[in-house]
Amino acid sequence: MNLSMLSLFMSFMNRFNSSNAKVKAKTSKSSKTSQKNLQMVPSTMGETWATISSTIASIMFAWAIVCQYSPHEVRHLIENFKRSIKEYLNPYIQISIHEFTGDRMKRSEGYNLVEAYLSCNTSRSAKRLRADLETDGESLVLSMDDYEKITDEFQGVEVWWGLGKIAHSSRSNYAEQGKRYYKLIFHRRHRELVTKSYLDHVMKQGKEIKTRNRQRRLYTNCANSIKMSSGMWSHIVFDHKASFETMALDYAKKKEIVEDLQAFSMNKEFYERAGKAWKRGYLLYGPPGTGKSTMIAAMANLLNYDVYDLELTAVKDNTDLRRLLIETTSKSIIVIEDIDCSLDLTGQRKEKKEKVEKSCLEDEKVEEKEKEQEKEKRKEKERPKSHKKPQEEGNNGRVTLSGLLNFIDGIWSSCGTERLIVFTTNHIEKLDPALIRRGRMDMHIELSYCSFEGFKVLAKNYLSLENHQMFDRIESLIGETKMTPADVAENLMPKWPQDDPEKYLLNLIKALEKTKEAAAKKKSNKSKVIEPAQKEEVLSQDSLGIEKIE
Ligand SMILES: Nc1ncnc2c1ncn2[C@@H]1O[C@H](COP(=O)(O)OP(=O)(O)OP(=O)(O)O)[C@@H](O)[C@H]1O
Ligand SMILES: [Mg+2]
Repeated sequence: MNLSMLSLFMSFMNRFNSSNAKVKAKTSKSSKTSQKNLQMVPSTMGETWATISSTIASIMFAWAIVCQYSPHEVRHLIENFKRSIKEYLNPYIQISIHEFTGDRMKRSEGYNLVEAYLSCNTSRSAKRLRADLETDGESLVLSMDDYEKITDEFQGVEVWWGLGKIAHSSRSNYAEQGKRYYKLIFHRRHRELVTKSYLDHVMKQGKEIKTRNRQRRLYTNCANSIKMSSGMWSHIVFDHKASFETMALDYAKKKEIVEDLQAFSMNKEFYERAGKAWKRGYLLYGPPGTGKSTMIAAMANLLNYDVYDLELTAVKDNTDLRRLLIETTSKSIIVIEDIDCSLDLTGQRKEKKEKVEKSCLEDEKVEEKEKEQEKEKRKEKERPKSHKKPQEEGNNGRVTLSGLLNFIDGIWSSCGTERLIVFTTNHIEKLDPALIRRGRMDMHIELSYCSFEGFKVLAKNYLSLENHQMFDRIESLIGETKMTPADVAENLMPKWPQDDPEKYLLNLIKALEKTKEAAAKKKSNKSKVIEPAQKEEVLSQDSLGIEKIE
């Protein structure tokens, strides 16, 4: 190829020289000595051109010979020399970030992060944009189109980004053809800044943008759940609307929890400095319907985390538990609901609890126990046939308390970062103290019956009411009764949007009065049944109960 071009070039130059000679001959015939000086110019120019062209031709010829016949080492040296000349003449450095690297079928994470980063300023500066539907299927996200270029600025330095595509050619690897890559171009005097700080900045910002825009997931390890992904967890889109603003909870308590969560998510440096795994445990306890599950959803929404709902009864053994832990991602909440029903974690407290249960005839407790039994029955039905209750088989090949403790804060628990572990229970007294001690469950949150403050939140959520003359009556009643936020919410829930809110406030008042009456009746029945001596025993045992740590 080189040789044929060279011969063409040489023949062209020969023709050029001969025609030049002809012109010279012609002019010398027609004009005499007076024009001699004028003729000197074209002839000198022609000669110069001829010399240049023949030199170039000789170089090219020699080059072609060298390329073809010289040993590999020489060619390599020449290539290096060529490259250094090019580099010397071109002061710009280029970094490519490919969509797919190696034989991996998965998109490169670096490419994804650059894409997320650029999606932010693309719409401002790029002229050709590509619009893709977001993962939520509702909004369009803009990114730069193929072969488009944009300029970015970092600490006063300009850099250029381009999106390229590997062309379909015989030289490119077949598997790579059509794949995209981002190209970052910058002046070589900014090499340090770009490679050390700018790229870090791009990755960090990209991660933040991705986290902000991602669709969160609710994972479960339940054996009979619909399998939507490979691995030990299956997931669906997490789209719970709960938030701390809409939770019926006293303002001070709410504020404390929110601040604790926010401090946790922003305290990466502290955990690194203190040499602690970046995780925090929350124990949510209280009667059914007080908002434990709702609070988990509110936590996930506040911090933008995924939720891993761990069904302990479906976990084969401690090894599987560890595997599940390894497969969880950062920025997530690992939840074990009704932990007292999932494992035999009663420890030494079991005996004491039984004693208390025998003597204590408090109606509320009996009622709660009934609810609890119902719940356990329901769970038993839902439990996969192959998985018997752990306590039935002892610790043989099952999840054990020590396995669970290791899961929470053993050496393996540090394999991920920024994670919350949340346990919920209706019976805190049933749990082994080791499981809920500080350091494992850092914050114990009691969710209790609805207060007036809680009611006001619900009235605002359900009836858009901030104040009403009936509120006073509700305030006095709600202070004297034990009604869960779930029950209050049920009474306030409007059947039709155009309904009069008063109707529902009245509903609630009636329900509260009924609950109050029933409680009074039960109390008088109880005082008839329990002898004063027994009563004393019950009270003394109650006072032995769990301290409420908030
Ligand atoms: N504190 C609360 N604030 C707002 N809504 C609440 C609250 N507590 C309960 N609810 C309402 O009651 C329903 C049931 O609450 P939730 O499932 O969170 O209770 P829970 O404490 O998890 O009960 P369980 O112990 O039976 O699991 C929720 O759907 C929610 O609408
Ligand atoms: Mg719940």
